[in-house]
Amino acid sequence: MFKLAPSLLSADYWNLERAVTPVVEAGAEVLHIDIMDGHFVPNLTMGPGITKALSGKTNAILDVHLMVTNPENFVAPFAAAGAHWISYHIEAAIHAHRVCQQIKDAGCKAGIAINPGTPIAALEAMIEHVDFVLLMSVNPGFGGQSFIPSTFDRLAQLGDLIERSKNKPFIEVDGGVGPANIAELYRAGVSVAVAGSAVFSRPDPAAAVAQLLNLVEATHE
Ligand SMILES: O=C(CO)[C@H](O)[C@H](O)COP(=O)(O)O
Ligand SMILES: [Co+2]
Repeated sequence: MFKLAPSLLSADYWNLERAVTPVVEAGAEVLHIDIMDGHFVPNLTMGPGITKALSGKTNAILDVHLMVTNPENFVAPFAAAGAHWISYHIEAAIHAHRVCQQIKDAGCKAGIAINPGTPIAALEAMIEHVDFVLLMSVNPGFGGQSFIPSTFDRLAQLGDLIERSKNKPFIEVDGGVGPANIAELYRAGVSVAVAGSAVFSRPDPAAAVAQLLNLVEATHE
């Protein structure tokens, strides 16, 4: 089942409740929460307090994307804050297997994120262990960037890797997703699509969610 994950990165922080409620009511089942440390990526966002503020207030899955060095230091705080899914970068994890285990031990789904410039083969050792792969379709750090077209080749490579694996992680794609590419991404094997500016920078975010979900639904007709 396909899920849309609006990214809070582009939401109105002045009133998160007013930003989040309509998009969840419009059918977004996941809320994507981008955590940036100013070190792994050249930007700063939010700590566990925002995840905690959302926890228990919405039925949506809280999907924490850690763009931080030393991800092992941040699993416990975000799990305690109410995260359901936690992803960390293969480029940032010295002990990638240990971090995956920490996330699972904390009761969350574990995802491995990968930058556009990192070969898909870097995931080989972890594909048997993770619940999902977060395939970056922009260079992480900022919302509102353009989708990198070679993501489709990378999706095909990732599909092959998963095909050869006993474990079957689902694929989430993140960055530059919108009406122009969401249906094609779904057809290419994406189960969860993150959309920040294509939802929250639109005049009517709930209508944007409905439109994106309809485009995926239309692929079944
Ligand atoms: O991880 C991210 C950036 O590092 C964001 O999730 C992503 O960029 C979403 O924003 P947009 O849909 O506007 O590209
Ligand atoms: Co993200």
